[in-house]
Amino acid sequence: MTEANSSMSPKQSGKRIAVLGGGSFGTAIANICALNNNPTYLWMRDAARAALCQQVRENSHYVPGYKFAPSLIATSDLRAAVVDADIVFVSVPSSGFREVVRLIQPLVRADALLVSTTKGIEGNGFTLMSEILEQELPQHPVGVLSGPNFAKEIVEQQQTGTVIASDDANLIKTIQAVLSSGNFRVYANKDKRGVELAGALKNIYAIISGMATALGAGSNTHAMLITRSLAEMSRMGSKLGANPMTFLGLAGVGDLILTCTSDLSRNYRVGFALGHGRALDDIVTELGQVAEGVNTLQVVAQKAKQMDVYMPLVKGLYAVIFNGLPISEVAHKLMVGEQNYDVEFMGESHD
Ligand SMILES: NC(=O)C1=CN([C@@H]2O[C@H](COP(=O)(O)OP(=O)(O)OC[C@H]3O[C@@H](n4cnc5c(N)ncnc54)[C@H](OP(=O)(O)O)[C@@H]3O)[C@@H](O)[C@H]2O)C=CC1
Ligand SMILES: O=C(CO)COP(=O)(O)O
Repeated sequence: MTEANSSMSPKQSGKRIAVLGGGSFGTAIANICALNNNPTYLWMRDAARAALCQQVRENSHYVPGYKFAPSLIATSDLRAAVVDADIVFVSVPSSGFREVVRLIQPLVRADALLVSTTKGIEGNGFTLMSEILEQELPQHPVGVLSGPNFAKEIVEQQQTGTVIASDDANLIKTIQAVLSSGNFRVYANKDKRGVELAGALKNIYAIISGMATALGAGSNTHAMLITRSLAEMSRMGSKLGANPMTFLGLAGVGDLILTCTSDLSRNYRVGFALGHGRALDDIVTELGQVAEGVNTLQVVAQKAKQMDVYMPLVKGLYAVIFNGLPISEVAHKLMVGEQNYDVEFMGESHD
């Protein structure tokens, strides 16, 4: 008997789901689908870990203590996970996203819906995860899921909401049906680009916020930082073709507030440790989980320079992390820098 069809078989109701990536978030999303009685495979690359998860009915490495719903099967057999899936969620970090998507090219059903839950950007060409899906698996409907969604709180079944963004109305409806519950609300947005950029960009500002906390910043400072972060990310988003209003939703301001104010955020924790003078490599190794903001910072700093977009917070953080500038010097420069409009995108009302 293979690992995929042993011990527990999914209930024959709902949509057939594959979630690719057996880390914190993949596990959380897979468990939501399974709790809603959708037969769900959680694929992870490590065969021994998949077998263990399947046996003990939890992902003890990434989210210890939370039991899998009966309809969830952990497997390292990619074919078994994907071949009959109506919906494939891709939940691996951006660094491995394209590689995994290429692996499913020959396996995935022609009509399968594809959804990225990854909050990062591929450096080579500034490619968003939805664009990777569209490049590698053209013809499939593609969506992006993003919002204030700590995996740890989702598996604890604490209430929250998220956003599903797509051009495809059927995909939006289907994902809302598969994921919605008394604990999880799923809002719709047609602005895929905006939702995806919001999820990726906020990680940079979570690092800055963690750093500010480490340096003893007060509540006024935090409030200003978060608000100016929102201004900066929506400025960049609109230059890249997103609707700036999207940044006012759950995927924007919702996730920004979450990760800039909680040490459950790995990016915030990276910033906090940097603020205490720790070396980036040591922090990342110790974390043992992905903090996308470090890579996103490099990719976005380069793009902002190329496109001449004013992003003083990104520029400042880059100078601290990659050019070794003292944080105090950068913070001073930020305070005496250009003072422009409070709220952008108000058109002529400013003049
Ligand atoms: N955790 C959270 O609260 C949230 C995370 N996200 C986003 O989800 C994405 C994934 O994050 P998260 O689950 O937290 O990350 P984790 O660090 O918890 O887990 C990453 C998972 O991806 C797997 N993986 C990494 N590279 C590859 C690859 N090349 N091929 C196959 N599998 C791979 C890892 O496998 P292995 O264990 O074998 O290394 C591991 O199972 C990120 O973009 C993150 O921003 C979004 C919302 C919330
Ligand atoms: O995006 C997240 C919650 O919405 C998780 O943030 P971190 O990756 O910083 O932990």
